[in-house]
Amino acid sequence: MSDPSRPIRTAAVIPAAGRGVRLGPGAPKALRALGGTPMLVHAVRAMAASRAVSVVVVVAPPDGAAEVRHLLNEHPLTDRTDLVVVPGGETRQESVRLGLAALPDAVDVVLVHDAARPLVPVDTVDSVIAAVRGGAPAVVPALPLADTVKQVEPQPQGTPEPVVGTPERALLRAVQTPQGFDRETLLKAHDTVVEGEGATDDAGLVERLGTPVVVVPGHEEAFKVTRPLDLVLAEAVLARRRATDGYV
Ligand SMILES: Nc1ccn([C@@H]2O[C@H](COP(=O)(O)OP(=O)(O)OP(=O)(O)O)[C@@H](O)[C@H]2O)c(=O)n1
Ligand SMILES: C[C@](O)(CO)[C@H](O)COP(=O)(O)O
Repeated sequence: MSDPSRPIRTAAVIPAAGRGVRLGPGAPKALRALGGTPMLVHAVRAMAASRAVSVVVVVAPPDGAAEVRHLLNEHPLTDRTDLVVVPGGETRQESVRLGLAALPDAVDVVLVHDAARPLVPVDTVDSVIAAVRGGAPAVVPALPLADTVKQVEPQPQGTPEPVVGTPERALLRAVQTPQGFDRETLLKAHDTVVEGEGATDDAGLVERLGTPVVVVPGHEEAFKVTRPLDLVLAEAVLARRRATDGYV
């Protein structure tokens, strides 16, 4: 149990209720092993590695909250971090909303971090928190793109897609997590923007309120494990960390 006199101000919500369809058949993605340890455990540790984070809310698969609680009990955090587990929903947006409902009252800064980004470095987490604490209501870590991006007119599978535009690459950023928010801003965004309006991240909901969102530098190792090749890369990064940094 953590120290009850310690102020609770920054929390991380980790949506982990996805199935991982693009990764292929198997357990829910967050529960699949990375270096012998569930991906979710790495993601929880990555948030708890920040000294600012005092609460982590894990959003488990809808019927898997008890299993996830048990799993996380087997991988305890330090005393400075409280852990809450709640069941998730059918979509990422719904899962995040359910996680936000479990936040303690004293929290004023909220990070939302994909369980599918297990290797985000603590410096990235801390820089997002610092930008929110510095006054930005919504902060996203992001990287410039390596590929050129085309906008297309979608067609049925197998039919070539006509290109309708090429956005200027230098103006684009690939957005990662943790995304950081002033609590009230994020709650308002989730209360206001209805599912299905096309937002694929939490900052996208905030943008729809007309509230400014700013970008801070992301990190290559904060990539999302989405497809099988991502898991190969994640295993390699983890093996290197274990060999050189004493990482567990
Ligand atoms: N109903 C959902 C769907 C997704 N997520 C979480 O949102 C994060 C980003 O989603 P993504 O990488 O797309 O995960 P999946 O939805 O599991 O992947 P897929 O689309 O391949 O099934 C993941 O940590 C995932 O567990 C969630 O909590 N609840
Ligand atoms: C939130 C996110 O990771 C930012 O890049 C991304 O939008 C999640 O998308 P997904 O399709 O739910 O993986």
